[in-house]
Amino acid sequence: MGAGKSTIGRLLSQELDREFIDSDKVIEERSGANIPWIFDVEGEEGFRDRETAAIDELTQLNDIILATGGGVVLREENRQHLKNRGIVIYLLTSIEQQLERTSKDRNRPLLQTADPEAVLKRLFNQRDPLYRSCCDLIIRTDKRHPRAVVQEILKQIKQKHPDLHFLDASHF
Ligand SMILES: Nc1ncnc2c1ncn2[C@@H]1O[C@H](COP(=O)(O)OP(=O)(O)O)[C@@H](O)[C@H]1O
Ligand SMILES: O=C(O)C1=C[C@@H](OP(=O)(O)O)[C@@H](O)[C@H](O)C1
Ligand SMILES: [Mg+2]
Repeated sequence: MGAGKSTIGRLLSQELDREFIDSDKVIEERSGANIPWIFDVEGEEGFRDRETAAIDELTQLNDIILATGGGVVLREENRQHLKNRGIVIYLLTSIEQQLERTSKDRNRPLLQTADPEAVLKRLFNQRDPLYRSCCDLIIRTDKRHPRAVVQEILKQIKQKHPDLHFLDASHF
């Protein structure tokens, strides 16, 4: 949370002229409710079930940039779909930056607690190895402007996948 998935994903999609999809937005549209409501009424597991269904469907689309919610890696099924069907970019960010970036909005139920820093630390310890197990690239996003993060992603993907010709069309 606060790593910049939704922000960077949108910018990357513009750079590559691809459709951008944010799985959290799809979940909200499908359920007709916002994420805090889903967590409140259906619990985290209810949200995760909706997330797994959305990820299975969205990872079958071609030529899109997909931003997920931060907890997507918790389920093995999601990790497999992401890994097998796309290029996965792990945006790695310090807890300090996550806290700063998430402090303004109240849309993240897991952080609506007296000690969001402790929650972010716990989630990082649980999730960091899971992200590492399914990602192609790790990109640090602290103290970097979103546009600089996008350029770094493009540079590293190009190095790693020189066969991906759609990258040649972008301006970097
Ligand atoms: N590299 C960055 N530098 C500064 N602010 C950022 C950066 N990336 C994202 N932000 C800001 O942090 C907040 C959370 O970003 P968001 O894209 O919603 O993260 P995520 O989807 O990973 O939770 C937003 O207000 C966004 O503008
Ligand atoms: O980390 C998480 O478990 C979550 C992250 C959120 O998305 P962002 O990572 O885009 O904030 C959203 O999916 C939900 O609040 C749960
Ligand atoms: Mg997001």
